This record gives sequence, C-alpha cells and structure tokens, in this order.
Amino acid sequence: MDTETQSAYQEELQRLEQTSNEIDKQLKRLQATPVYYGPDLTEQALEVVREQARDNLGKAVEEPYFGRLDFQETGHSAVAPLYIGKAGVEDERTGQLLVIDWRAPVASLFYSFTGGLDPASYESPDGMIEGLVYMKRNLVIRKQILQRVVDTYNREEDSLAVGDEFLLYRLGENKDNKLRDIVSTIQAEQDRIIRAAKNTALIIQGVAGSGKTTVALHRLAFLLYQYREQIRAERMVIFAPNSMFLDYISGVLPELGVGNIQQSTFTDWVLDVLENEVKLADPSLTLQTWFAVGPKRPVIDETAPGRFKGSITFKQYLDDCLKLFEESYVPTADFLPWEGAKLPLAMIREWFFVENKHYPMAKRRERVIARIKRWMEMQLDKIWEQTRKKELKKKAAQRLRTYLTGWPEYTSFTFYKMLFSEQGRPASLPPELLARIPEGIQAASAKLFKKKEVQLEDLAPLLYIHTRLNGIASDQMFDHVVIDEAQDFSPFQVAVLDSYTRNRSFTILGDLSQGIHAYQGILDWKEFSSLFREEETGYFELERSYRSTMEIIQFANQVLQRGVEHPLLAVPVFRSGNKVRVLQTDAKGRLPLVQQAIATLQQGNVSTIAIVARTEKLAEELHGQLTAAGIDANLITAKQRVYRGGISVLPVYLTKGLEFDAVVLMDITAQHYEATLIDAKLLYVGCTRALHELWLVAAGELSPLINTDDADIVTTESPQ
Ligand SMILES: Nc1ncnc2c1ncn2[C@@H]1O[C@H](COP(=O)(O)OP(=O)(O)OP(=O)(O)O)[C@@H](O)[C@H]1O
Repeated sequence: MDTETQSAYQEELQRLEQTSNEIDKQLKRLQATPVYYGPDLTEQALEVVREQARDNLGKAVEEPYFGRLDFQETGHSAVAPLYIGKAGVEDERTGQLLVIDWRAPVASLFYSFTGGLDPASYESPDGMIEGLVYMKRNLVIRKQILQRVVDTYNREEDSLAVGDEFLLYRLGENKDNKLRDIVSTIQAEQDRIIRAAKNTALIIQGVAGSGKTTVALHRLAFLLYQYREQIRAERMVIFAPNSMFLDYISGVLPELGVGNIQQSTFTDWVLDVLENEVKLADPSLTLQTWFAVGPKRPVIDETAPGRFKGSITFKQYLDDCLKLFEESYVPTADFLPWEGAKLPLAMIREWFFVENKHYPMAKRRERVIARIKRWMEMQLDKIWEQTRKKELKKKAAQRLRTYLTGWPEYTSFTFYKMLFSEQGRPASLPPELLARIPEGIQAASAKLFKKKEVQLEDLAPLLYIHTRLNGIASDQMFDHVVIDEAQDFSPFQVAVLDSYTRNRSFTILGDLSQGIHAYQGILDWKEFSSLFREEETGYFELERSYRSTMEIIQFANQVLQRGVEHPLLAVPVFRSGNKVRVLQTDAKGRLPLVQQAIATLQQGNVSTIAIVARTEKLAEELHGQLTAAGIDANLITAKQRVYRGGISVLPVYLTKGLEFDAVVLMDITAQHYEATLIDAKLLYVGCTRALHELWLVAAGELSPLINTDDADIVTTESPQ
C-alpha cells in the first residue's frame, strides 16, 4: 500500500468508527424501546416509523455506506464529503446527515458523474444544484470491517475519467443462486432509467446482461422513496416469466429495504383475478411444440394462436362482439309475476340502458334484477290478505327464475367460449363474426375449452372480457407495473394491464434479440409504444453488457450476426477471461466429455454451472445419465418454482433471465441449431447466460451459427 492509499485508508477507518458508533447507539436505544401493540392510532403510526428505523439501522450497522463523493456546491467554500449508503442515517445530536440514502437527489451525482473538470449538477426539490466534484471513492465494508478503498476519480490527478476498476472487481466475483443489488456500482445509463419520472410508460430495450432486471428492481425502490406520499408497495407489481425466475430475483428488494411489492407471473395473476374459473393447459406441451427440432417446428406467422389472440386486432374483434351483444342483452318480454300484474319490458329496458348505463354489463344486470325484486315487493305490499300474499310471493319468485333463463348470466369464460363455436350463440352474434377467427384456432380452442382449459394467449382476452363485464375495483388498480422479459408479452397483454394501471406508470423491459417466444411475443417495440400517447412514453436503450467476459460477448454477438439481419449487438465492459471453448466429439464421446467438463470447471472455482440441452427431452436424458454417473445435478423443467444453484441441467429456452458462472451448451450441431433467426436467438440466449466460462459441446457437424475463429477448439474421439 503506498502512503497516499494508506492515509486514505486511515481516514476512512476513523470515519467508519464514528459512524458505526452513532448507528450502534441509535439502534440500541430503539431496540430497548418496547414494541407498541396497543390501540392508539398515533402510537401505532410511530411504531411503524420505529420499526422501519430498526430495520434500516440493523442493515446499516453492518455496511453503513459504499461510496463517497466530495462535492463543493457553487457559492459554498467548503468541499463536503457525502457518504452514500442503502439507508440514510442522521446524527441525532447535530441533525447532520452521516449517510445519504442512495435514492436521495444529491446521491444521483455519485452515479451520473462520469469525470472531467466541468461542473456537475443534480435536480433537487428546490431546482438544479451545480458544483464541482473533487473525488469519487468506492468503499467495501463487510460486517463493520473496512475491506477496500478504491478511488475511481480524483480532480487532482492526471486521469480525469471515472475508472471501471471497482466495477470490474464486482463483476469478477462469483455468483450464488440469487440476483444481487448493485447500489454501489449503478452506471450512469442505468441511473437515468431508475430515476425516470413515475407517470410514463418506460420501454427499455437492453442487450443480454445489461442489467434490465436489476435496474427494474432498483427503480421500484426509488419510486417508493421518491413518491412515498402517492404510492404504496402493495400496489406495485413485477411480472416475471416464471416462478423460478421470481425466486431467483427474490433477494434484491429485501436487500434494498423494500418489502410487500407484489411479484407474480402474468398467468398466476390473471387466474387469481378470474378466481381460478379456468385452468391453464400444460405449458410444457406448448414449449415442446414451438421448440421442436427441424421440420417438426410450426411456422410462426400472424395466424399462430399466440400472435393472433395477442393482437390488438383480436381485441377489436372482442370489442365488436361485446358491443353487439350488449345492445340486445335484455329480456325480450314483459315480466308477469302473477295474473294481473305486469312490469313492462320498456321499463326494464329503461333501467338497463338508461339508468344504469354507466355500470359494466354484469353489474347492470345485477342491479336491474335487484330493481325488479324491489318492484315485486312493492306490488306485494298492496295486497292485504296474508295467505294470498304468501302464495303470490312464491309464484313471483318462480316466474322470475323462469324469466331470467332468457337473460342468462355470463362469466368471462362462458362468454369467451361462446365466441369460438356456432353452438349456443345468441342471435346478436351473427355467424359471420366467427369467420374472423382462423378455422384452426376455432377448432383447437373449442376443443380445449370443453375441458375448461385455456392457453396463455387466452388469458389477456379473458381478463379483458372480465373487465368489461364487471369493471375494475379501485383496490385492484396498480400504482406501478414492471414487465420483465416484455418481448414475450403480447400487445393485448399490455393493453389489458394498462386498464389496471394508474397514470400509465409502467417499466417495460426486454431484448428483441432474445425474443425466442416470437409465436406469442412482439417483433418490434412499436407494437407496445403505439398503445400509449407519445408524450406518455419514454424509450431507453442499454447496450453495455455487464454479465459476461469480453470473449463470451464477442462470441455470442457473432452467433446473432449469423442468424439475425439487423442484430442489436452488446458492448462488453472490458473484463477479459478465458477463450470460449468448443469441444467436438462423436455420439459416444458426448457423456464422458460433459463429465470431464464439469470436473474441470469445478476445479476452477465456479459455484454455479448450467448444462444446457437443446430440448426438454434431451435435458431429461442427460440429467438421468449424469445422475447415474454419480453427479449431483438439478433438472430444471417448465414447472420449477425454486432455483437451487449448483449444477443445473435445463433446456436452452428455460435459461432466459438466469445466469451461471459457467455454461456448457450441449448439442451445438447443425441438426440442432440451424442458420435461422429463431435458432440464432436461442443460441444467443444460451451463450449470454455465462459470466466467466462458456463451453460448447458438439457431437456431430458443428452448427453454421458458430464462428470458431476466436475460440479454443478441442476435438476428442471416443475410444473404438
Ligand atoms: N451496474 C452494475 N454493477 C454491477 N453488476 C451489474 C451492473 N449492472 C448489471 N450487473 C450485473 O450483470 C448481470 C446481469 O444483470 P441482469 O440479469 O439484471 O441483466 P438483464 O439485462 O436482465 O439480462 P438478460 O436480459 O440477459 O436476462 C447481473 O449479475 C448483475 O448483477
């Protein structure tokens, strides 16, 4: 350690001691205060504040801060050192801020400042504040012990750009089985997204590993801090592609001190709103169909069920049906509860079409029926003779039941089902309408609906009908919605979510290059942005990739270039590692080669390894063989809910969103990965899951998507 570094270290040690003492003192006092369980509302509110403070200080006591920025505000003579941490801490005696919350306006300087001598500025509640940055320092503190002090900018030195050394140190670390927070190394382009204003539909196109998921989670924490008076955590939601992915990201929000944000898949959420009236057909069958190898794979076009039912055209079709249906959704005759009494049809129509016009359809029916019942009561009140009254009451109830069979109640499913077949359709829905649905889709849907089962692409239409029949209660509305892996969402899904979201407050993230579910997702972000007005939409691109080494990113980019016409290529951060390894063998040599690869990788200090097969069936087979050979590996299937880490065996399409220290991609042959758009995307997804090591195994002719120029090629022949 040189003298300068040593004195910086000493200075920070001293500061750490002071801050830790203050936090300790405050925490002990709070812990000694008895928890209030009584009925007094003011005391209850104070207890909530104390609980939050206990939580924050409990975290801060271990790692009070991670960064320091020396800033001189214009017009002030002093240069103030600002310490940035996950939670703000105040000196109780002086009121001085010892640690600034990373989400506070002034902390944005720590992230947005990229170097140079020019003044820097940040937006405070009182307007723009300008000043000079003298130093930016990263600090690693673990369990109150100062482990590292790294200056990434110093105004007095020759190099005036903010250095990447600390970022590289963080990126070089191995990962366990959970995604982590990045508060200490958020990059300027990510910070802009995290701090973007609440009431916009933000669309973010980010290459693989650019931190989209991580940024979205940090954005939620920021929004809760910045707009704490307007939004509540329970009313924010993050939609992720599957339950295992939710488990994988589940650690980040608690780390950021944020709880109670809803985390769900679109499927689970819709099924819940529909009170599980329908069941989802086994999704692995759909995946097997669309990810089949070679000619068995269906063609993806606008008549693919997912594309068709996910389109705004289909939503329009539902609108047309709902409109026609609603126009004649009333009984067709007067109601005669008993001889001599008559409620004229014109009156019922008036109640339905005029008086209750503002209610959704099912609610209108409900209200009109309640009105009919009230009218009946009034008629009965005019009858004095009790036996006769009782008799008529019974008769009227019976006649009402019969009368209502001509005015049936619909749920979203019964209504939707009716749109796919000739049978049981009311006259208001002419058969010509049905012709707007391709015949193949009609037949397959009608067959499936008989079992009360639906596909993923039916969920948005079902929910939409539900909203039109029943409306949306205000406690069902979201304050903010995050959609991760949004390239796999359909425009219809986003449109229906929009009706559940206040003020268009969306963060929509994805990567078109990873659009492997093109049979249901989008091909262009315009499909979403066209749903919102221009002034309500924000668009960002992230092109730097933080996950993988340069060698891996360059290799993956070449894969993409061989299959995609205008690929969105990732720019790696300068983190160099081993070359990508391509292992060629014959059919017999495949298993021994994987076993050997696992053994070698494990010696090399990696903690998570993915063995990635082309299909679910191949993954199952390989998992069986590895288990028989005594290797402890987890098979990941579409139904998996927990990600365990260690060695995982899984089909390539299930790797999306995840990351592993090392990835061994199996079956990289011409048979399994053709030079097509979809195979290039699949292979790209597989390659970009690797942080440090990427190995590819081909038992046969190598896929045309692979460029071996910069890779290590090892050919092994199995013994005859
Ligand atoms: N600023 C950063 N500092 C440190 N690590 C970062 C930063 N940004 C991203 N990372 C790391 O990069 C990896 C990729 O992040 P994340 O999974 O959020 O990216 P993504 O864009 O959602 O990826 P993909 O689309 O490939 O699934 C994670 O390990 C994350 O911790």
